[in-house]
This record gives sequence, C-alpha cells and structure tokens, in this order.
Amino acid sequence: MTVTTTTGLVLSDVCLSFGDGDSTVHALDHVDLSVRAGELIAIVGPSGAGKSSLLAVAGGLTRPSSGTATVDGTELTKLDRRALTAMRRERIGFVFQAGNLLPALTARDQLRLVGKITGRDVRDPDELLESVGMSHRADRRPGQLSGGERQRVGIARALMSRPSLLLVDEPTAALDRKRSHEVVELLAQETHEAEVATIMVTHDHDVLRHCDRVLEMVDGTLRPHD
Ligand SMILES: Nc1ncnc2c1ncn2[C@@H]1O[C@H](COP(=O)(O)OP(=O)(O)OP(=O)(O)O)[C@@H](O)[C@H]1O
Repeated sequence: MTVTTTTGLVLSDVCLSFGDGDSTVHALDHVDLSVRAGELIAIVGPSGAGKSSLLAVAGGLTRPSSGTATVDGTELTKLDRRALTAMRRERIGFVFQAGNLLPALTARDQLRLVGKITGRDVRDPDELLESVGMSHRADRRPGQLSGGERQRVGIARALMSRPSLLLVDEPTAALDRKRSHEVVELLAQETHEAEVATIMVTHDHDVLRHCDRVLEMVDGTLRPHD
C-alpha cells in the first residue's frame, strides 16, 4: 500500500502472531488501514477476530510481528521504549469500556492530571468538559456519575493532550440505547472538530450510522462492512 498521508494512522501489512508451530494464532493477518485526521471509523467483528489486537498495535501497546504502524508520520515500530511512551502520552488517546477514571478525582481533576503528567500544551479542562456537556458535573467523582457521564469524561480526558489518534474500545457496552447514541454522536463531533483520527471497536451495530466508515474484522483481516 502506498502511504500518502502523514497525519492520522497508517497500518501497513501488519501481522501479529502468538505462539508457534501448530498452535500459532494469527491475530492480525496482513492488515492495511489508513485513518485520516477528522475521520471516525468503526470496527466490528466476532469475538476473537483481532479487534483489540489492532487497537493495541495502533496505540503502540503491542509491537507487531511484522509490518509498520505510523502515527502522525512517525513509525511506532522504529521508536525505543522511552520515545514510544512519550508518543502514547502525547499523541494517542485511549478510551476504554468503563471509562477507566480514577475514583478519588473529580471530573475536572481527571482532566487536569493529564496536563500535569504531559507537561505540555493541553486543552483547557473546563472548555473541554463544556464541549462534552459535562460542565455541570465537573466537581463530581466517578462514583457520582452515570455510565454515560463517565464515558463523556473519559472521552474528554483522552482529548486533553490534543492527540492525533483516538482509540476507543466498546464505548457503549455499559450504556442504554439513548446514551449509546449520545456518546457515539459526541465521538463523531469531537473527531471532526478536533481533527483527530478515531478508531472505535464496537459490537453495537445500532451506532454505526454515526461513523464515517465501517470495517469488519474476520480472522485477523479487515474488509468493508456491508
Ligand atoms: N496475549 C495473547 N496470547 C495468545 N493469544 C492471544 C493473545 N491476545 C490475543 N490472542 C488471540 O488473538 C486472537 C485475537 O484476539 P483479540 O483480543 O484481538 O480479539 P477481539 O476481536 O478483540 O475479541 P473480542 O471481541 O472478544 O474482544 C484471539 O484468537 C485471541 O485468543
């Protein structure tokens, strides 16, 4: 595949295998994927198809067995551990199912902490909470928030460092239908406004219409979803 963009994410001929000999599992099997800045793509597919593996490789959490992962023009596979950690902290946002918030911190402090950790130019926590519709809950801790509200704070926190790439794993798994739509609409809005390349893994076919593109993962390979 020819790489024509330096922004967003490019996975090129990525393979990820576990084990060896007869018991080898090909979690990713020659995957090519390009996600441009400002694009929200969804990845669906059966359990064990390789979706989490794809997020792990794209986010620099797992090194592929072969092939390359490039974020914002930087090839993750060429970075040493320290540079990779910095890349993850500054250029890649992660949003996981339960929001993964710290129980003791208010919504505002969850966001402020990102500024302290990265020590670089980050977004204003209050503006960001406002844009995800959470200003009125800024002083609440996760235990005092609903699942949808926690998810919104998780999305806001992931956007604090102005990432180039946002990786979102099953954001609606714990939410009812209405909240699921709201959360994915919010992801689409923030993806377009902040010009971030976003990949969302989901089993929730109901929310796919909010996405710019939908791909299906089957046995470690990607194909367009009908
Ligand atoms: N650390 C590991 N060691 C061995 N095999 C693994 C490991 N991680 C994943 N696998 C295997 O790789 C394949 C892809 O797993 P992956 O978690 O990426 O699937 P998934 O599509 O995210 O599944 P789900 O929808 O159930 O979360 C599976 O067969 C899984 O058993």
